[in-house]
Amino acid sequence: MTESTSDQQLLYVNDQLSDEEIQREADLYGPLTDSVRGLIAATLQTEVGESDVRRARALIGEAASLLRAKAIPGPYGVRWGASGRKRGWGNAADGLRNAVAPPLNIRTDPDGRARTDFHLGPQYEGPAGLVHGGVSALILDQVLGDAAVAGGTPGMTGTLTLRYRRPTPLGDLYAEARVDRVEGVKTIVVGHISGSDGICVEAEGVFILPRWAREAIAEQNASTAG
Ligand SMILES: CCCCCCCC/C=C\CCCCCCCC(=O)SCCNC(=O)CCNC(=O)[C@H](O)C(C)(C)COP(=O)(O)OP(=O)(O)OC[C@H]1O[C@@H](n2cnc3c(N)ncnc32)[C@H](O)[C@@H]1OP(=O)(O)O
Repeated sequence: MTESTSDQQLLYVNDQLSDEEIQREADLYGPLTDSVRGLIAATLQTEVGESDVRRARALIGEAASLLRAKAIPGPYGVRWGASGRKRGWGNAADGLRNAVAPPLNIRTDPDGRARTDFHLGPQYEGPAGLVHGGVSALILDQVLGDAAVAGGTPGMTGTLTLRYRRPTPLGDLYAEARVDRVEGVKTIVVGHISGSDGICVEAEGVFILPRWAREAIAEQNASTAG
């Protein structure tokens, strides 16, 4: 096992938090994240005078120092609580504590489907008034990945293929995905993003459970059987 693989593994943590504690954290940090999202859009759209921009900078600096006074040193990782509830709260596409995430609120079905109604504001712009193609890829990676998880065959993205069929407008959008087939350790998932005029981006993803995870699961199964 390489060092990077073991580092990766260390960031999957079962911290035994109860559902109540998790909910309390969600109620505290979710609104903080929303406030920062509002700040990102305001930073982009403001036209106030120079002194107000300077004052805002000072206030933001003060808020950042306040939050930094006690903080985890690196990435959030993926954590599980006592009941098995999973928190990928640092996730760039849908992390509850990540203000860069749109957010997505993905709903899943156990037959390997995922879907989300979401909104992309001005901070996700690429071409004028349109969604940045990399942002569409981010969203489809997550929605397709979640469909693979929902279907019971999770994995890391091995290959993600996109077809940008028509420009994706900023604003209210919809994305969905479904597991198309499972071939050995590979789960092939298809999906798309659509706007009011129909499908804008189509995607196919190959999701593969990394070797270290396959080995950990095989070990776990062997010890349960023995
Ligand atoms: C106990 C705890 C369990 C935790 C489980 C954690 C898993 C995640 C779960 C939940 C995620 C939730 C949702 C996420 C959404 C967002 C996803 C992302 O953004 S992921 C970041 C971007 N992706 C990467 O950074 C991958 C980097 N690449 C790798 O880590 C490896 O290359 C990996 C895992 C993709 C494959 O490595 P190998 O060592 O497992 O592969 P080999 O054993 O050589 O091959 C197995 C099969 O896969 C094919 N394969 C290998 N690489 C492929 C590739 N890149 N594309 C397509 N096929 C590939 C091979 O041809 C082989 O196929 P044949 O069985 O022979 O048919």
